[in-house]
Amino acid sequence: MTATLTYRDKIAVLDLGDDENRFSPDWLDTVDRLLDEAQQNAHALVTTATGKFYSNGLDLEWLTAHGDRAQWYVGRVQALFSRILTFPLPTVAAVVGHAFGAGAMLGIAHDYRVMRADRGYYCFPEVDIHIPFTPGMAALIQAKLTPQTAVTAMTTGHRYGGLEAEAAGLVDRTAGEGTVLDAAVELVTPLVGKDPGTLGVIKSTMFATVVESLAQGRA
Ligand SMILES: C/C=C/C(=O)SCCNC(=O)CCNC(=O)[C@H](O)C(C)(C)COP(=O)(O)OP(=O)(O)OC[C@H]1O[C@@H](n2cnc3c(N)ncnc32)[C@H](O)[C@@H]1OP(=O)(O)O
Repeated sequence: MTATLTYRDKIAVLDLGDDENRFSPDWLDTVDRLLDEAQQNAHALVTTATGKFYSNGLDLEWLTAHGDRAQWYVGRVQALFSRILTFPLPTVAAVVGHAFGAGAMLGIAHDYRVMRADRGYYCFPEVDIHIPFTPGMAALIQAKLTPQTAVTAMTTGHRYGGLEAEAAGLVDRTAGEGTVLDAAVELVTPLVGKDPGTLGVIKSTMFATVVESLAQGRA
């Protein structure tokens, strides 16, 4: 299953898929199209997934086979981060399972995160897999975490379980198995109804330097 979009009343629920939900070019196209739809029709956005992965991040298999398109690919991924970071609706990531690398960055780009308490890791493994953060990725993560949490999360590859992620401020809330999406919907419901134009400008202003950094190096 690739990404799908459903609605809970006025809240768009974007399901990233039921596999590892890696960012293949086709997956990125689908997600972009569904975000267009959500932006058009909904008053808030929740992203989630089915199964034990929120997302394992970059499609390293595709990237290895298409090394000549690496700059283009990273540009597409960073455009998605920018889009979510400044999305003109309230956004919550319902992190139902593992969020690694670019999957963890996608979660961080949302306004809020709810994570499953007892299973799954929130992790930036880049230091251990020898893929340094681009300046835009580093700026994104550092814009949302405290400086000391950013140091630990970005330089140690530590795997945070839900409760530890909540204590460190990587996520805002935790919830039990099967209730993460409900908790994310509950979190975003009171935020429904803000003017999208105003909200989009506020987020674009708040994160202008991150957006600028994420735009650098795009093919
Ligand atoms: C700039 C670059 C950006 C990029 O995006 S680069 C790409 C980044 N992505 C990656 O590197 C992918 C990394 N992903 C993986 O290595 C694996 O895909 C996972 C580790 C995420 C999942 O592997 P699995 O073997 O399917 O793991 P499990 O069965 O879900 O869990 C493994 C063990 O861990 C325990 N566990 C899970 N969550 C927790 C938790 N929160 N607290 C304590 N334990 C936990 C489980 O129970 C289990 O243990 P038990 O093997 O004994 O059953």
